[in-house]
Amino acid sequence: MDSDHESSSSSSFTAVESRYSHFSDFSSLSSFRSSSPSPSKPHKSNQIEWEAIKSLRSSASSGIRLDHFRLVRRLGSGDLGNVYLCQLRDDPRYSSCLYAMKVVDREALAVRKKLRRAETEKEILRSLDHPFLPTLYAEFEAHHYSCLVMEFCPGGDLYVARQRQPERRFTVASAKFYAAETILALEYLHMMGVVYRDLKPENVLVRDDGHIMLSDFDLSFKCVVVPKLLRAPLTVNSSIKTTPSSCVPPPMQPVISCFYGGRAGRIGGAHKVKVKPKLSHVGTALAVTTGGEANIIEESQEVGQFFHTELVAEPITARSKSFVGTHEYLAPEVISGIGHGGAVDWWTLGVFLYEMIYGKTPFKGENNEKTIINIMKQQLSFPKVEGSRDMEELLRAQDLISKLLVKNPKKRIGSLKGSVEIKRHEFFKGVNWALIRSVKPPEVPKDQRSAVLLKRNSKVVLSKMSKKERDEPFQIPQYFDYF
Ligand SMILES: Nc1ncnc2c1ncn2[C@@H]1O[C@H](COP(=O)(O)OP(=O)(O)OP(=O)(O)O)[C@@H](O)[C@H]1O
Repeated sequence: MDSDHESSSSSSFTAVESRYSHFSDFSSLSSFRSSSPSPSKPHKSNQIEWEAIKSLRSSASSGIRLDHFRLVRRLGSGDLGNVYLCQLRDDPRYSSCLYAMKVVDREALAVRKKLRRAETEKEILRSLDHPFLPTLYAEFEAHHYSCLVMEFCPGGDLYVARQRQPERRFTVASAKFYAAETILALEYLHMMGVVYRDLKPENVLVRDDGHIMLSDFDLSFKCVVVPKLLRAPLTVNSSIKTTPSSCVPPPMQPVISCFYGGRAGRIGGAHKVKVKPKLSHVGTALAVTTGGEANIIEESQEVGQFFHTELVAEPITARSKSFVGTHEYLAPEVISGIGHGGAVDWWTLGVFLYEMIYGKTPFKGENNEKTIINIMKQQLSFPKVEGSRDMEELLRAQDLISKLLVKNPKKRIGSLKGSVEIKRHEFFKGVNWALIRSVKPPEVPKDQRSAVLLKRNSKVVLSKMSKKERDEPFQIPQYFDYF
């Protein structure tokens, strides 16, 4: 959607207004200060690809360079640059390691006034450490090119995967799986103060294990997230009232989030935590779940009165006025230009789920203009699906989609508490959010990795790479057929 890109190029990252002050205890949620990829990526610590990069980093005295890699073939290209499949050149121990390298021509982007977008994407990538988001292994400059080395996803994207399905749509169960993993990725981004803004099947890549990786952050915007404590009187177990200091399990077991590391406070033992209703106090007292919330049982000053307290870290009032996105996925508030925040991602989640289940987007018109009018004015409707075996599931999915595709962002599900509201919807009943990484995905790419390695029309048949090939000097510009 070029017009969007153009219209956003000069303003998209200047129009971001943050109405927040910064809470020191939560500054890590939005920290983009690092100028190089974080040396620790805990969820990748056992991975050979990460080990290979660490080994290279320790042996390369002048840092990681382009000539440490062999570019194999182009995986794809986008508005900002090209993405190449690559592998490390010299170390046979790591010859099986494949990476995706995004190469951005900084000079060309500067002319097109898109450098800022590339910078923002890089900053966001640096900060990520989540199973469903890309890991940035290394970054370096080569002449006027900026190179980002990331995880390689051999399974293609969900748009292509959908075309392979009967009637070009996923079963409701498959759509639920992909939506659930996508929600976890979005929730982490929101906690990090990133509004993604570009959810669509094309941007959801499939890893070699069949799990997803959300890619492409050049339309995202950053803001500061201010966590909020939401309290509601507790109406559960009467034993809580009689034994307030005993180990009472909270409604949901807190899980320490990947990005919180060792800083999280302990609440798993004595589950009754006294928290003064003061946000700055909360940062050191709570663990945050990967669900973007912490459930605490809190005792008020009046003895016997308990509250269920949720910590919500969602960019609720962050605002951008940029007109960015992909037409069929644009949220009404993006089109109207009134200013938008995290709720746009929940709108796009509704379109995404709809497309996966029905094989088309809900407001598509004959052309972009009609699509936009439909998004603003047309009521949501669902095509009839004859003889669906999973009708009950389908109805639950429809209910969730209807709540996501509410035109008024303030009334949209997720707009108040973020992902936690969506994860509690009936459609996701039974989903084990903490263990979804261990669930068998609907499709696992068939030995794609070796297929890639042996691909005949690749520049190099990697498995048969000769010593001469490995040693041949690297020439930069010829490889980068940019734009
Ligand atoms: N990690 C990866 N593994 C495999 N393929 C990838 C990976 N990252 C990107 N690609 C491929 O490269 C293409 C372009 O990548 P990407 O979307 O990040 O570039 P872009 O310039 O930001 O694009 P856009 O115009 O959508 O903003 C993608 O469509 C995808 O096919």
